[in-house]
Amino acid sequence: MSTAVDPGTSGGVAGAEAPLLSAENVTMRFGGLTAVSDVAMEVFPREIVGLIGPNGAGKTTFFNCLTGLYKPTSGRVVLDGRQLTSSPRKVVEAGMARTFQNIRLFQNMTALENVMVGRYCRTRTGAISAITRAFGFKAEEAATRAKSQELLEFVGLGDSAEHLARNLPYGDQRRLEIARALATEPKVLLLDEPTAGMNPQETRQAEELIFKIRDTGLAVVVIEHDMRFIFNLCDRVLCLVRGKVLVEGTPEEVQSDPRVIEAYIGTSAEAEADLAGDDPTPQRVSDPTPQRVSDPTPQRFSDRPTEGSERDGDA
Ligand SMILES: Nc1ncnc2c1ncn2[C@@H]1O[C@H](COP(=O)(O)OP(=O)(O)OP(=O)(O)O)[C@@H](O)[C@H]1O
Repeated sequence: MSTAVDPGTSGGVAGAEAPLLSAENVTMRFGGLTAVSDVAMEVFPREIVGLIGPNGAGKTTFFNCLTGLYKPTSGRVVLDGRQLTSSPRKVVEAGMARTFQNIRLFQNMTALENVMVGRYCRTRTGAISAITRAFGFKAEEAATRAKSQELLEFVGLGDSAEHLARNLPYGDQRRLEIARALATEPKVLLLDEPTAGMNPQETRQAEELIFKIRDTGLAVVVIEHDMRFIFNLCDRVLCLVRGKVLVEGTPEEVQSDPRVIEAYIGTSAEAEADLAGDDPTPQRVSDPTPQRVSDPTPQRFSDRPTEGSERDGDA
């Protein structure tokens, strides 16, 4: 698969080059509710960044701010040196694509057609000309079709091109969404709960696919509740709690940070103080500052204790 950026073969290294994507002090309020509060995030080329946090932490709202679905109350988003406006179309043109928590395919179109729709933002003729079959459409349509088929093969759906989206197994529908997002030639791909509802085998395949996407040169940001998945996959993880970045660090650092554990599984007085604290400054867990350790034993928390509130968090 050819992409908008040069291929690489390994994960990105934060700090070694300029960030591809920066969110600067992004805040999003809905009336009296602050869903995202002063969140900063940098994503570097060929980096996979995870965004975790309990239900209602503000993850999807933050994605919506990044992708122009929401205009942040304050703060800004910069992609490849350009400040983004709150226009999903312009954000896609600038090089950021996403998938949603709930599958949003054109269910009565074939897999190939779904991917072709994604391509139209990069073609001269565009979707309207495709529908009206205007002059110049044919040659470009053949190229769009070929590229879309290539993308289907890339995600492992080469044999399903002519299947209606609605007839594809669940895991394949998720991969089709990723193929459609890739068709827009993004530099950064945002995935909102890509393994939600998947069985273990599909989850493993999703993990392999994301590594493969990264290896083509893209940066990837993933929201996920499956901790095993996120800690295997990511170079860096941010944990959001009540709209704020509670902890940021490597998977190992975040995984063993007592504040993260408490945010997920506990309601200790210490965690409450941290979360409601007077000093909301995000602290990198790699900081040498001594930290309280209420339970020094590194823990995995691959289960999803807060799961259960099936809700559409998408805009
Ligand atoms: N359009 C909206 N209007 C009002 N409140 C909203 C809106 N969208 C989200 N919220 C609120 O903002 C908070 C953050 O929600 P969000 O969906 O971003 O959390 P999340 O971390 O993605 O949760 P989940 O893991 O359950 O998807 C919640 O309290 C939610 O009810």
